[in-house]
Formats: sequence, C-alpha cells, structure tokens
Amino acid sequence: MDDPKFLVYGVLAVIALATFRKALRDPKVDTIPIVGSSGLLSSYRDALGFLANAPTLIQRGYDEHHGHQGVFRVARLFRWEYVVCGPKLVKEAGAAPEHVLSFRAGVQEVLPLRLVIGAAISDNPYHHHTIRTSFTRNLHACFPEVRDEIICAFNDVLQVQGSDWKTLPVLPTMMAVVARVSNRIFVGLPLCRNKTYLQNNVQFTLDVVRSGQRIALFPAFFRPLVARLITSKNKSFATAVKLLGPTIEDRLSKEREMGPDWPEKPNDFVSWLLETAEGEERTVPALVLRILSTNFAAIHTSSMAFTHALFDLVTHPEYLRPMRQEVELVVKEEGWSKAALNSMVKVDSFLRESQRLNNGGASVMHRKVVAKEGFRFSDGTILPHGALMYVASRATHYDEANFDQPTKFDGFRFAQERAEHMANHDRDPLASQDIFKRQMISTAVDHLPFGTGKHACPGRFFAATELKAMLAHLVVNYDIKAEVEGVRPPDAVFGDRIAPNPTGKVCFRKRMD
Ligand code: HEM
Repeated sequence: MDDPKFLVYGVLAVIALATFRKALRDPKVDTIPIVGSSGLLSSYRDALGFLANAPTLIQRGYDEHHGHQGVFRVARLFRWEYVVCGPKLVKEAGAAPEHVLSFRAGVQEVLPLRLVIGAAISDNPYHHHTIRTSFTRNLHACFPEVRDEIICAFNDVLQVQGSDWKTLPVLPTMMAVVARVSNRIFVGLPLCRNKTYLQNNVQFTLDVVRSGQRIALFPAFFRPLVARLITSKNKSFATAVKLLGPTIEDRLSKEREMGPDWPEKPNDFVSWLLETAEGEERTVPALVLRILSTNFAAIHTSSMAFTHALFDLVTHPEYLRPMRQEVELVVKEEGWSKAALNSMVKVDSFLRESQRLNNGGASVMHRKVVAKEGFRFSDGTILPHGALMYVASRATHYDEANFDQPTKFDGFRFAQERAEHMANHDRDPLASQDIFKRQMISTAVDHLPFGTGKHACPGRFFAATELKAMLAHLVVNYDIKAEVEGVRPPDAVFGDRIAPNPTGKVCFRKRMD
C-alpha cells in the first residue's frame, strides 16, 4: 500500500459502488426493463462489460424488449442509461424541446466539451446557427473552391506516381484531405494549405475526443479535477492563435475601417461568423476557438465516414465502375458543380449505405432529461429528471423491419428506391416526393447517422457536398484496391463508439484505363 495510486483507486471504487447502489435502487424506473442483470454485483460486472461490449449489449436490448419499440436501460458504472427504440419514440425524442430533453446537457455527459473546450462554446453555440444558415446557403457559391482544393489535396496527399500502386493508411490520409478541403471554406487560402495549421486542427480534434472520452468515464463531481489533470487543448489553442490570429485580426481591422461589407471581403466561414458574433466573441481568441470547434465537429466525423466508404469500396470493388460511369456522364452534361452532385445518385446512395452500416457507434442523439418532472413518452415510459437517454442507432439500421437484407452492403439500394419512386411519379405524385427522403442529407427515424429532429447535424449539407465531391473525384481519377483482397480492416470499438480501423490501409494508383 506504499503506492498512493492504490489508495486513489480504492476510494474511487468505494464511491463508484456507493453511487451505483443508489442509482440501482431508483424506484421511479422499476418498470423500465433492464438488459443484463439487475443484482448489485452482477450489474456492476455488466457495467464494466459495457465498456468492452456496448454494441452487442444494446443490440440484445433492442432484440429482447418491446419488439423493437420502447425503452430499456443499461447499467453504467455510476448510473442507469436509457436506450430508446422504434420510430414513434425516436421521433418524440428528436422533437422534444431543449428545456425538456437537453441536447447540450446530453453532449456534456458523453463528451464533456465544457470542460475540454470551454464554457463559451458550450453555453453560446452561435456558430451552429452560422453553419445552419450562411454556411449552407453558400455551398453553391463556394463549390469551385471545394473542387479546387479536392484536386490539389488528393495530388499532394496521395502523391501517386506513374502506374505504381501506393499503400496508405486511410484514416490519417483522408483526415489530411478533409481538414484541407474544410479549411478552404473555413479560413481560405493560403492557411488551408499550411501543414502546421492543419496538423494542429487534427491534433486539437484528437485531443478533445481523447480527453473528453476519458473524463466521461468519471462521475460528474470528479470530472473538473480529472479535466485539469489530463486536458491538453491549451497547446493546440496557442498554436492556432499564432497561425490564424493574424487573419482574424486583419478581418476585424478591415471591418473597423470600412464597415461590415468591405470590398473583396472573402466569402468564408470567418466572414460568416463575424456577421453574427457580438461583444466578447469579436476577439481573436474567441473566434479562433470557434474555428477550432467547428474543425472538431467537421473533421473527425467526415473523415471517419469517408474512411468507412473507402473500406466498403475496396471490399465491394464492383461498385467502382458504375460510379465512375455515372460521374463521367453527369460531368459531361453538367460540368463540376454543386447542382451536378445532385445528379450523382449512385455516389450519393453508396455513401448513404456506407453510413447506414457504419454509423459512428451503437447510439446517437444523447439527451439529458432536464425537466423537473421528467420526460414522458407516448407509451407511458417516464424517464426521471437527470437521466441520460439515447437512440439505438446501429440496431435500427440493422433492423429487417426497416431494410431489406439489412446486414448486406447494397451500395445502390437508395438509388434503386429513388428510381422506383420516380417511376411511380405519374401514378402517385405524393409518393414520388419520397426521393428526397433517400438522399445522403435526409434524416429519418430509421436513418440516424446525422441524428434526426431538432438537432439533426446542421453540417450535413456541407459534409455531403464535400464527401460526394471527394468520392466522385477519386473514382474518376484513381484506381483503388484492398491491401488484402476481400478483407475489410476490422472496426475499432471503444464503449459504444465504433470507428474505422485507424491503421487500416488501401492501395491507390493513378487511373489506368
Ligand atoms: C459525415 C459527417 C458528419 C456526421 C456523421 C455528423 C453527425 C452528427 C450527429 C450524429 C450530430 C448530433 C445529432 C443529434 O444529437 O441529434 C451532429 C451534430 C452537429 N454537427 Fe455534425 N456530423 C458530420 C459533419 C459535420 C460537419 C461537417 C459540421 C460542421 C461544418 C458539423 C457540425 C455539427 C454541429 C454544429 C452539431 C450540433 C447541432 C446542434 O447543436 O443542434 N457536423 N452531427
């Protein structure tokens, strides 16, 4: 017992058991079924098992309870968590107002951004509004820059020569491309090509995710202390201020001199932020933190989605040629534009299908019940004040009630559905509107990669534009194959998060035919 570490672990274990015992005996939730055991020690074992095996546990709950409709609970180290299943209840969760089921408080539970990034971002997320409005509205106008950056970034990052195959780790490679393309719109040239700036954004994102996930393992009252010990955001923040600060200072000073609509003002995210930022937020450090946070929301998610798509493509190489033909035909008729992307139905379908099967985890739409009286679903289930709930997204995507042969990768299933709806147009104009429901950007109660309802990802319009343009570019300019034929690198699982294999590789070369 000389090592003080053991004392700390001992105290933590006692606190955990005591907290767990209290949570376990909450009579208000007695009627909500449990997945796993209900005894004190056996539940505790399940709670530890959740860290290693959450997707399987959630799938079991989904299969066992309520015929895929309703709520069940799972034991975590310090509390129960509530898993919501079925279209009706998912819709109700997605529609609930912030003062009843809180998105912001839910995020803090799983990734305590308030502790990792700072209160200003969590408590005043005005940049979400900027993403939803100015950013999305400008996607058509900014498409030439997106396209230009994709061409240059693929050239510079892949660096394939002649007819040789080059084997590259997909996640870091695509993270480098996504970081560059996204920052072309966030901060513009030349900074979006500055390697230190880009690497710093990627580092910030990784630091935030890693520290956030570790802090979230502790009970709420312990988290500020743990955050102080392990958070390493300050270094990447200082680097970002050094590199991005002069650009922001320049914009602020031009606005002071010439007013908000000064000639040749860049059409980028910094400018759109400045249209809304007020008071303290109109300073270099505050704006740098907004850009870093937007990078955080954009880079990890989009590069993981694209990595999964490439793993799917090399595992199912038969999709390469039809997508190549589609892109060539569309570009011949419409050129490269945002509107042309809308005609790339197969590319869209392929990415949507990849997202369906490779959602970022077993759960999505984390919400904390903040209404004092709790939250009541229409089936009568009441979640108590303070409870954390989420939707069983992976199980929903793998449910045969929702999809034909749900475990099968069917890259053009959504293109097919859209074609069928179009064919029905004359007979039933209302049904034909469903084509919009099967696009990559469309959320639904049975399609949850971007969540659904009030907080559905506002960045999905940009993400879809970026990822579709990247995939279209890749299939017409490169050949791609698996490192080992027919083998998809296994996913990495941490708790209920499922990420593409971080070291998984594929082979690229310049297109040969
Ligand atoms: C493939 C890429 C992406 C995926 C899979 C994704 C997924 C998600 C999900 C699941 C949510 C939470 C939805 C909920 O809880 O109801 C979310 C929220 C959010 N995402 Fe994304 N996202 C992606 C790309 C982006 C990009 C590129 C941006 C920014 C440009 C962005 C900005 C945001 C923001 C600001 C929120 C919070 C929304 C709110 O406060 O209501 N995301 N995203």
